[in-house]
Amino acid sequence: MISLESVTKTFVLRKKAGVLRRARSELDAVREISFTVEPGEFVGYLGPNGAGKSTTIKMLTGILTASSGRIRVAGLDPSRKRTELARRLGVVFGQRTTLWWDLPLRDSFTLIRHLYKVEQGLFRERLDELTELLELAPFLDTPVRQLSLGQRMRGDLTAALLHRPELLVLDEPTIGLDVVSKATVRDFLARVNREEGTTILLTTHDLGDIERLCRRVMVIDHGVLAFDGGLDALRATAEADRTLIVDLARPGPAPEPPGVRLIRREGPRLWFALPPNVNPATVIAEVTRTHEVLDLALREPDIEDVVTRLYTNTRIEPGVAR
Ligand SMILES: Nc1ncnc2c1ncn2[C@@H]1O[C@H](COP(=O)(O)OP(=O)(O)OP(=O)(O)O)[C@@H](O)[C@H]1O
Repeated sequence: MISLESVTKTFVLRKKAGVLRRARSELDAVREISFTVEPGEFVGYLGPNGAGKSTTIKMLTGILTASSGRIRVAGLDPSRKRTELARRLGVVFGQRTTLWWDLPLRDSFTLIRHLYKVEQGLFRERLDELTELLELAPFLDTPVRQLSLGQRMRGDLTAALLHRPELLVLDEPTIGLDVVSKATVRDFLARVNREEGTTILLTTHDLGDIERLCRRVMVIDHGVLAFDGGLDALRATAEADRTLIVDLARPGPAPEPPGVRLIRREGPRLWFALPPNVNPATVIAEVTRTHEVLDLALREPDIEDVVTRLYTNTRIEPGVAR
């Protein structure tokens, strides 16, 4: 569905360097990135501010042209076949709307129907379906400017999916949303991916989105792809510790299983840090052999810590300014 081969995007920067002179420099916002996304995948695209996420998305949707490398989306070269691609692609930017500010939501959808040349019957059917799933009925006749952020986002998602695209690209779709709206949007996206088989590429700073939705994560840092794999592999790569919580039957000397650290203690409750190379089963067997245990819990590393750790571990060739 998406294929990038060694894609680089270089921006030319001109800074004032005197009264008349301007110094010219170049910046690789994205450098030699390669990945493929198969039909039906739900992939998270993560990275700190300025990492190159938006630049990648703009190249995928044909807004920007790559400086070098090869991009194919749904078999098309996005910068050359932008109109053709638009019919097969839905895009949502959390920070700005594609809807018409002064028009009621319903009228925006009608305009979009004409834009994408969706047949009237199919349009009605699809709008009814999306209206029900996203509970849009109460504000279909409200001008977009009067909608709350959560309602507007549901409107934007509908607009992006009216023409049943095969691929949905989302740039921060849950930004600024309250907990309830976030849950609605996440449930909806999971459903669209699962039931309609829509391929989804999701850029977010909200790691809750990633944990809830994405089986695969790509991390970009300073324009370079720093990780591509599953969430578990991400945790292992960043070498974050798991936590084993043990409730002893009685307070007393703590067990000392090899390879782990006791990081906290509250009466009979103990917290151990387990490095990725330590097998929890071995630790648990050792603890229960030497002590009477009432309860045990194994906690996976917090994805937030994992990503922060990954960013700090991958300062490979920072900046890439020339
Ligand atoms: N049109 C442009 N001209 C010059 N430099 C640009 C342009 N667009 C982006 N950049 C630079 O390219 C780099 C990557 O920017 P990009 O917007 O892709 O990052 P991002 O990962 O989307 O960040 P954020 O999470 O803050 O949105 C940044 O250093 C940015 O300043």
